[in-house]
Amino acid sequence: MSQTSFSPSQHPNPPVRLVIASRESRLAMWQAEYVRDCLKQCYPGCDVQILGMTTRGDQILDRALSKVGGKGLFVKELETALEDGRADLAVHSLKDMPMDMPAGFDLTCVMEREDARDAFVSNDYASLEDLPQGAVVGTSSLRRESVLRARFPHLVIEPLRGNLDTRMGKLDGGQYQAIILAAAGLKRLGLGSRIKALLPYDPYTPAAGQGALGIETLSSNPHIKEWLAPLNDLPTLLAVSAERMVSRQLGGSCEVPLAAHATWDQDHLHIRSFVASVDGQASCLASSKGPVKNMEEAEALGFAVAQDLIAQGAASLLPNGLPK
Ligand SMILES: NCc1[nH]cc(CCC(=O)O)c1CC(=O)O
Repeated sequence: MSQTSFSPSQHPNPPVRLVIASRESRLAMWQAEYVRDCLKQCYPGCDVQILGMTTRGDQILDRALSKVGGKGLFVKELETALEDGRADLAVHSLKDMPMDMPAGFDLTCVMEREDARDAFVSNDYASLEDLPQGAVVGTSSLRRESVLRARFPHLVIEPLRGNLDTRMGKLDGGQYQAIILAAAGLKRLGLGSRIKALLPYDPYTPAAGQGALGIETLSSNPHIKEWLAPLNDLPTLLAVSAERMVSRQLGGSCEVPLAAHATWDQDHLHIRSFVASVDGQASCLASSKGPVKNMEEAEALGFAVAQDLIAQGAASLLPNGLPK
């Protein structure tokens, strides 16, 4: 992904100045700088600035994300900056963006995806299978917790919050024998060498949108869609659209273990998804594969997988039932 290069755009009316709103964590700043560099390649004459800001999600570190309001927690302040005209675009990890954008905002652009897998990180062990009885594994996600509890009942799963550097610090401090993180974040921050094992999509299916960058803009901004168009990656957009459709149909939130991941096999999109209980004892699993050429077909594939999960009784695993 960091390899991607863009040719200068031939846009008749290129941007003169663009401001990118970003969270201030090292990962968020890396992502904003990456988008800035891509925009500079497309529009060499444009002054591209980054406006760093702190969100509620960054401030609340003592409680599990599932308990404090989940998605949206990391995006609200950035949206206010767009509304106030202090910024033109906001860069997010797509995984952290709500399935339904708030009125007046669009998910305008999805960039080429990094490695979407979860990663096993440890200083003493090479893989999950090597961990002894009672070893403490840190993860902040109920999805990861559910798979771990189902497969490794002898391990102790403990919450792990904070930005990437904080989490790595807690591992190195000896609080955990191993931690599970998204590989994408580690690779972006140059921490790829700390990954001991990349977890396979089956059974460690990632969250919808994991590894992809999303760019949010105001629906009322007249030019921004065209200006950001070169940054869109269609194969990624179609894959994450299928994933996000599953999550949308099931009312996905941080409160329920929900996984959805789609990969390409030539012109066929293959999607795999599960909903489970946190203890891993109950789960519904569905997958589907079909030719996909456009958004409608991508969303139809995701919709079909969601219906399959619902037919299997997924609603009983959702704390609030199915969305209306
Ligand atoms: N939920 C937090 C979050 N949002 C995006 C990433 C990683 C990068 C990505 O998936 O794009 C992470 C950290 C993690 O899950 O370990």
